[in-house]
Amino acid sequence: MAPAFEQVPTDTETQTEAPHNASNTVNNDDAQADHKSRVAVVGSGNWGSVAAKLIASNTLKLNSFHDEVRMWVFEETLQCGEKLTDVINRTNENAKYLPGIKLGKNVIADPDLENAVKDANLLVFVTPHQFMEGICKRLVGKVREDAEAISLIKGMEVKMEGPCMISTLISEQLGINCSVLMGANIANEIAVEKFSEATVGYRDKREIAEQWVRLFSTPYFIVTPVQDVEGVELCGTLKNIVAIAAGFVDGLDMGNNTKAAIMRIGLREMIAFSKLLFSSVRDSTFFESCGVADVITTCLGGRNRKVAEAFAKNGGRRSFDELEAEMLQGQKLQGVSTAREVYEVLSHRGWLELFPLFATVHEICVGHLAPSAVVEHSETKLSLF
Ligand SMILES: NC(=O)c1ccc[n+]([C@@H]2O[C@H](COP(=O)([O-])OP(=O)(O)OC[C@H]3O[C@@H](n4cnc5c(N)ncnc54)[C@H](O)[C@@H]3O)[C@@H](O)[C@H]2O)c1
Ligand SMILES: O=P(O)(O)OC[C@H](O)CO
Repeated sequence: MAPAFEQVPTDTETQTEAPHNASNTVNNDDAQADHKSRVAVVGSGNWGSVAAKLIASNTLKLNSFHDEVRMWVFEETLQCGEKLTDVINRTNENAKYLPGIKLGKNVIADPDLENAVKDANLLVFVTPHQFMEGICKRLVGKVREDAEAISLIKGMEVKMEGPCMISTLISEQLGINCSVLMGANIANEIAVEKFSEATVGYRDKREIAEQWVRLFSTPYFIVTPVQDVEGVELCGTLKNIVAIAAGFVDGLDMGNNTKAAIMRIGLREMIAFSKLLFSSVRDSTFFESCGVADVITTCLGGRNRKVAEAFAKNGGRRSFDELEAEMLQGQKLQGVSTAREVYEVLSHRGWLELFPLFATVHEICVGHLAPSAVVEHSETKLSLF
């Protein structure tokens, strides 16, 4: 019988390369150097730092990658007076965004964006989505022509022409192909090597997806490729709106059944919205880690949920910006801006009635409705889909 989904390659299937010191390898790194891939990570927040750690553990083991992983850091001065980049390079820890976790000595923090990417043919983008337009503008003409990109960013932009996924922004601005990696991935849990899964969405070349799978996979981080960039990326993006709704439910002590209902309705709106935007989106994508699994983890343990809970407990009297700054110390929420961006698309296309949960979350975030409206306005009208 044909499998319902693409088969998950096991760790041993995906990591078929000989390790550096295997007896059948030629010990001449310089001679092979030109054929090796160089990785740069653009971003160094909570997930960015964990992604760099995962990648760095693999570039040390796999022959086809240079050991060094260059990580662009948005420079800031810490309370101790030292630059964040200097602290990372001295201690091998990101003291602000991932304290207590060694990244690997082959992770080199670099505050110079152009310098960080100039030699890399594998570019990993992992910043909050609101900064990506500016970052892309700075990188036009500065990346290798043969570079491949992957976006770990959960978010979208809305332009005059309509919605623009972050992978599309990267592809169009930089003229390079861009895959995506999304999943049920609370960074702090992966940092301490708790078992997780993730999904790589790729466009057409399976070998590109396999390269990303090799770069990210570890025995505790299992990565599955699916040929559905838009579906995977929309899952990662839209689940943040559902997480905000789940936080409202928690803040109002509505209980587990209500939260499960919100997750179900949210997933249904995610599927319907994704398919209306891109008819190519596959149903099976929503059963991968990037889909239902991310909805669950984000509604149980994510930052969007946590700050939305505080917002509801305060009856909406303290703004998300204020709560985010106080509770996350520099880390950024994606759900509030994504709710606004999706609301713009819904209004513009006349779809507000079709997506009561998405629309209501935005209206609560901006203070037009009380947090309790999350259930009052979420009766699903999606029978068309
Ligand atoms: N943290 C997680 O558990 C997690 C898991 C999966 C996916 N993601 C996604 O990964 C992306 C990045 O999130 P994160 O958790 O790594 O970041 P974060 O929220 O922990 O950190 C914020 C980052 O933004 C940077 N920054 C602040 N101002 C900036 C500016 N003007 N220009 C550029 N950068 C600036 C900070 O230096 C910091 O690196 C997001 O889309 C998020 O949804 C996060
Ligand atoms: O902490 P959040 O809410 O940004 O969610 C983190 C990840 O996206 C969960 O997969």
